[in-house]
Formats: sequence, C-alpha cells, structure tokens
Amino acid sequence: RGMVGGRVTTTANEGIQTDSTTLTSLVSVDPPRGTRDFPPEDMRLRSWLFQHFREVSRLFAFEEIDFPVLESEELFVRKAGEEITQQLYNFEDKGGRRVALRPELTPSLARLVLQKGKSLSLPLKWFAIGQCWRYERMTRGRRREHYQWNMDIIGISGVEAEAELLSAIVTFFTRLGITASDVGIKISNRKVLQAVLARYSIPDESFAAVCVIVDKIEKLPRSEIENELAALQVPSDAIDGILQALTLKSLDDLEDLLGAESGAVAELKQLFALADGYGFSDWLNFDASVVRGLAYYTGTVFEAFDRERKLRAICGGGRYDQLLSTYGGADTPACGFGFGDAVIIELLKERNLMPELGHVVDDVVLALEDHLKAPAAMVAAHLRNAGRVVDLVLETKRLKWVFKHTERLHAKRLVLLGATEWNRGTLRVKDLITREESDVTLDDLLT
Ligand SMILES: Nc1ccc(Br)nc1
Repeated sequence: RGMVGGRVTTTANEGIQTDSTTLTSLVSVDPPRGTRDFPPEDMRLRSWLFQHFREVSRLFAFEEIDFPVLESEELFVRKAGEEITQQLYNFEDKGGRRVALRPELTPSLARLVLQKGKSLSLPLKWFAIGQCWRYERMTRGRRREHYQWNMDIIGISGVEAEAELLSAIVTFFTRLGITASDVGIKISNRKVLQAVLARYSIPDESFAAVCVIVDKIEKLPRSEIENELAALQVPSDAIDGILQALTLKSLDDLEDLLGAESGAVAELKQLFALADGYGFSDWLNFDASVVRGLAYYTGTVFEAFDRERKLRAICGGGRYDQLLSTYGGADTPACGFGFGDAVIIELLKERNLMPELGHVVDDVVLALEDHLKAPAAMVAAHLRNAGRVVDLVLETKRLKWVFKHTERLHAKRLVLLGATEWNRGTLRVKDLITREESDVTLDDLLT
C-alpha cells in the first residue's frame, strides 16, 4: 500500500497500522526512465492517432489482434547482431523463466499463427497496436517504450500483399493531411543484396547479419561498416560490390547490374505497376540503399521518410517469408509493417498538421440545493441516454465556481435545478454559446 506521509507497519494479528509521525519522502512522481505518462491532453492525441490506425485497418478489412507485452525471451533471440535484440528488455521471472518485454510485434504474430496452425484460413489480414520496449543505456536519452501499429498479410507470396500494405500507409498519411510532397516511401528488395552476395560466394548463413550491418551504412563511417563486414568473412571486393549496388537509383540500373532475369527486378517492377493502379506511385522511390535493420526480411523492404530529411524513418516494413521456420514451424509467406507513435507526431508538428482536440462536454448539470441532487442525477441520466456528454457537478458549488467550470470544459449548456423552477416542472438553462437563458421542461432539453 503506497502510503504517502506515513510508515506502514504490521504487527502480528494487529493488521495494518500507520505511524503518521514518520515522514516518508514523496515517491517519485515521474514515470520510469524512458517511459511516458499520458495525461488527458496527451491521451486525446494518442487516441486520435490510434483511431486513424484502426479506421484505416478497418477500411482494408484487417482484423485486430493482440498478445501479451511480456513474451518468452526465446521469441526474440536472434544471432544477426540487430540493435533490437541487443537492447532486449529481458529478465528472469520468479518462476525462473526467461522472459522479455516485446521489442516488436511480428514475433508474437508469428507465434499466434503457429499456435492457430491449420485452423486458420489464409490469407490472414491482421493488425495490432501495441507498446514495444527496449532497454537502452540512457546515455542517449532515448525513449524505452513506444506504441506501434502493425499490419500484416500472411499467406500471399506475390507483391500484391506489399502493394496493399503500402496503400494502407498512404491512406493513413492522406487522412492526416500529409501528401507525397511531405513524405516519400523508399522501396527496395533484399534479393538485390542476395544476388550481389551470391556473386562473391558469400554463404547464405551470413545474409541476415550482412543486411543488419548494411542497414547501418548511413549511420556509421564506411570503415566501421567494412570492419563489421570483414568480421563476417565478407572480402573487401565484395564490400565494394555491395556498396556499389546500394547506390543504384533506378530499376533500369538495377536490371543492368542483375540482368533481365532478376527476381528482384521483376518483383519491383510489378510492385510499381500495382502502385500505379492504386494511384500512389508518386509516393514511391526505388532506393537500393533501403535494407531495414531486422534480420528476418527476405524480399521487399520499404520505409517512409520525410522529404525534408529532418526526421528518422516514420514507418517501415517488408516481406519475411522465412520467419515461421525460425520458430520451428512451416514457412508461410508473410509481409507487414510497423508504424511508431513518435516520429509521426514530430512530422505533424513540423507540417503544422496537429489536430485540436478539446475535452468535449455538451451539458453541465447542477443541483442548486442538496435536496435536488437526485432530480439532477435523473436529468443527467436522461441527457446521457440521449447521447449527450454530461458533466454532473457532484458537490454543492457556488454559481461563480460553476461558470468558471463551464468555461474550462467549453461546455455548450448549463442546466440548473432550482427549487422554484423544479416545483413547477422546469429547469433553468443557459446556452453558453448564445448566452441566452430560459426555463424549459426536461423534454424541451432534448429538442
Ligand atoms: N524496438 C523498439 C522498442 C522501443 C522503442 Br522506444 N524503439 C524501438
């Protein structure tokens, strides 16, 4: 029991007592380092954002799923050197089990697909919004939790699935007033890197780890990238080949490098053709430097960026056709994206697109005398049953306080129960927009 200002003591058979003479210093009122509270104003913005996540998912006929924020650690143990696994928020629980706060949602989705197995009819179109965690040394002062919206399509091997996901992302941006001149989506395919590595006979086993290193190419000096690749026995001529491939900026150049038979070229061409059909081509750029930092991507990869290049990636995703077999299951084609709740807000602020979200109250109801509290409750219930948002004043208050209160709430009406009016079956109503006052019956209140 978090007693504040008193020490809680228990003695045998005497229950809990407090010794109020022992002053306890105030508990920390801030949330744990790297985490956020959501007081009403912040929660209204978060709910607004999540409402758009949900509405877009609904429009695309995706079904919502959810799973525990706590998972078995083994779900996230991967050997590819990803930052996400190096910053796992993991611990041993009181049962001696190795568990972790999930750093992403995709492994949980894969677990659920494997759990449901044959009972599922493919394709699955599932979405989730969930809090994800990382334990990062606070030296960088970054957050340790964020909320992610994920949409995933399981069971479709063609890039039609990626096109659908990209369309959902564009639909979301458009709803918020963001256009293709604000945001672009870089598209590439890990089969490009796979083809290049094959030319240097780099073993498939190194593929994921190479991708994780190459993803850092714009964040680390080239020498660091070369050292990390060399540690994977990637010879320096291969490194040159990789880095050269990553600078390609057109599908024609890609075709020149990989040949007309390249699977990557075919998939990318088909994806751009589908984007034309949806009408969001102007959002897309082929950019071979996009690799993404998750080990399990196998094909298409993409990320949305702000064209002013002030912010980190807004969202990202890709195809992960071999994730299920890493958990011992049968592989099923899959692709999806993750969309965090932080960068998008920074973008909206940058573009002056932040919504104005007030606490909306229709009616404030007040009993002017104690014996009218039950009738006031009846009036409030009546108005609420009709769908009006009612703030029922729960204590006897002076009118001066009530007027201030209605201003704070930006209420539309003040409904007063006074003895004289109530005895003749009326209520005193003040329209807080027009300032008009009138005596009305209960039924009049709802006309
Ligand atoms: N994966 C992950 C988790 C939490 C935050 Br904040 N960022 C990334």
